[in-house]
Amino acid sequence: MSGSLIEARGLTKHYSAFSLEGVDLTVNEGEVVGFIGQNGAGKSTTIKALLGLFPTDGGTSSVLGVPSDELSRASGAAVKEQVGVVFDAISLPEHLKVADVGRIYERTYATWDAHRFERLTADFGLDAKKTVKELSRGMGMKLSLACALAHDARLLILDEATAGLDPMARDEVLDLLRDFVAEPGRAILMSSHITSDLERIADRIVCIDAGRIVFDLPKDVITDEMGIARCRVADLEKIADSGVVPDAELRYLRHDYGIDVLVPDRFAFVESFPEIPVDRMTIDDYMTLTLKGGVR
Ligand SMILES: Nc1ncnc2c1ncn2[C@@H]1O[C@H](COP(=O)(O)OP(=O)(O)OP(=O)(O)O)[C@@H](O)[C@H]1O
Repeated sequence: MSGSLIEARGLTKHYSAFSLEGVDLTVNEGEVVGFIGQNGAGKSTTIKALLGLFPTDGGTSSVLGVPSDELSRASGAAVKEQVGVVFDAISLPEHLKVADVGRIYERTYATWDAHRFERLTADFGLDAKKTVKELSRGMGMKLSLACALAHDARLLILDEATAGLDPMARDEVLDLLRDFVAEPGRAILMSSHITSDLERIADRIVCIDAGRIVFDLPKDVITDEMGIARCRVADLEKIADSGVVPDAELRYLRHDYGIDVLVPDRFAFVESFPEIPVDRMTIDDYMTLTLKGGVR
């Protein structure tokens, strides 16, 4: 197997009112890939397709070198052991106690580490005697994460896994994820609307919109190189005429108070236009400018 733990090419799935339209997605060893997009853009559908949870209508995909459609068969069991999956809703029977969950997974996974599970649940402040039904949404997410991290997986696939967590718990989880991916041969694919988390942990950001990948960029290119120029209306023409921002890349958003312009290289921009304020680009800004911005 090459250095990629997830590989999708031209992944297509048609529902009556939505289609995944030829999704390409790669997650390499050592990488944390943040998967972003608006509600209904196709993030969960892509993740479920990768995991072989339904038949697709075109394209190919594999997880740890095994075709996705084999993952749901008996032959895919050994690979599934190496994948920790967390969806945004807990998928455990409500009557189970936290401690019972550990005992059940001990029988399910050959690589289950009972001590690690106990330590994780204790660190997360989960009461071993509580039932799944008694857990808050955030506690349920913590339990799912503890399960995903306790069976020596090589790959974590997290779909909105930090959505219900408070800022301190998210800090704790990001630390665990950093430790996880620091071990050789591992990677994480995580969808999230909390892009500030991705700014802290992701190596690459992939954005999907209406079932199509619209960008796939190293995070540092967005947050360290790009900028957002806060312009007056007249500045836009000045910037366009200067050629400092190539025409094809000149995206902007009009506001009542002025125009935000996407700047691919904010350091070069400041040299040419020292009078125009430029802020660092955030992932949210870049997504908004890409999806909603005008092009000259
Ligand atoms: N089983 C299904 N049958 C029909 N349509 C579906 C099915 N599952 C998902 N969809 C549709 O596919 C589209 C994409 O949904 P998906 O859950 O992948 O979006 P998402 O990007 O994960 O959104 P969110 O950020 O809200 O979780 C939506 O329009 C949804 O209604």
